[in-house]
Amino acid sequence: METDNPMDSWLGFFYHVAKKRVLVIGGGRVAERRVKKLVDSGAVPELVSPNLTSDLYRLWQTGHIVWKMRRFVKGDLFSEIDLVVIATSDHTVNEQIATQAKALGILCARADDPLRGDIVFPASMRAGMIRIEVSTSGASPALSAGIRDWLKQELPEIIEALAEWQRDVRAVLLRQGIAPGPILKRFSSPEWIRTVATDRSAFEREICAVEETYSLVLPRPRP
Ligand SMILES: C[C@@]1(CC(=O)O)C2=NC(=C\c3[nH]c(c(CCC(=O)O)c3CC(=O)O)Cc3[nH]c(c(CC(=O)O)c3CCC(=O)O)/C=C3\N/C(=C\2)[C@@H](CCC(=O)O)[C@]3(C)CC(=O)O)/[C@H]1CCC(=O)O
Ligand SMILES: NC(=O)c1ccc[n+]([C@@H]2O[C@H](COP(=O)([O-])OP(=O)(O)OC[C@H]3O[C@@H](n4cnc5c(N)ncnc54)[C@H](O)[C@@H]3O)[C@@H](O)[C@H]2O)c1
Repeated sequence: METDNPMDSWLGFFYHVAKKRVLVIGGGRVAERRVKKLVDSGAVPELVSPNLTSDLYRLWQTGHIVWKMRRFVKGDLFSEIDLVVIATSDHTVNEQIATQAKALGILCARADDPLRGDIVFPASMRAGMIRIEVSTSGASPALSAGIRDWLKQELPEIIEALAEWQRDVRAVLLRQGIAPGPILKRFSSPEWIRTVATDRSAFEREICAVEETYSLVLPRPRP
């Protein structure tokens, strides 16, 4: 189906960056945002740029990134690199790096022309084990960030404990050979999340009901 959404043919993923060799080219504001996300997820990116923002400089001083203080040279890109984040202010250089990355089969994120790259960076948030990534398909990065902030405010406090508790319950059920899906669904609907957000005792009652139905003993959520 033809639509006017350029990202209809894009699919969201989680990418294990901590295990990847990541090269960032450019040391300005856009590089800084991306590097912070990469570092937050455990990557130690290598960065090539004649200068750095003050936050990037601090990340270099504290050993979170490796910095080559110079302009990009062709030899910076080689096939062992998994992902290149192109964020220089020079469109010709960006174009050249993107072409080289493609020839080497390296995944590429392009700040100056995002949809000609392979990945884009969404607006991100974490609440314990919960990860939310928001995109407006490039329509408005500001709105993506606004939606992210709104979700952050709206999520009830109990949500992190609920996720951790479900992880523990799921492990117990799998160990006992019981399919976790139907049970975990009872504790996952929007109505249920709204209920436990304000009435914690409903949680205990529902756990007891499940324990009785399935003759089980389940863990309890943390207080
Ligand atoms: C969400 C966030 C994540 C992040 O970057 O980490 C993000 N941009 C953020 C901020 C931000 N972006 C821009 C400004 C300057 C505004 C100003 O000051 O005027 C600021 C604010 C600032 O710089 O502070 C401008 C801008 N952005 C893009 C272009 C090029 C273009 O559209 O072609 C231009 C220049 C043209 C323009 O101005 O529009 C493109 C993209 N930006 C995306 C993500 C991807 C789409 C996300 C989606 O699908 O919704 C996409 C498509 C691709 C990509 O970049 O991978 C982050 C939110 C902050 C946060 O998370 O807190
Ligand atoms: N995707 C986005 O969210 C977004 C937002 C704003 C701008 N942009 C685009 O991203 C580009 C970068 O934006 P910015 O605000 O970070 O710019 P900036 O000017 O703050 O930073 C550019 C950085 O690139 C470095 N650089 C320039 N030539 C280089 C080279 N040959 N090799 C290595 N490093 C080099 C500069 O020294 C500087 O550190 C902009 O030109 C624009 O096209 C994208």
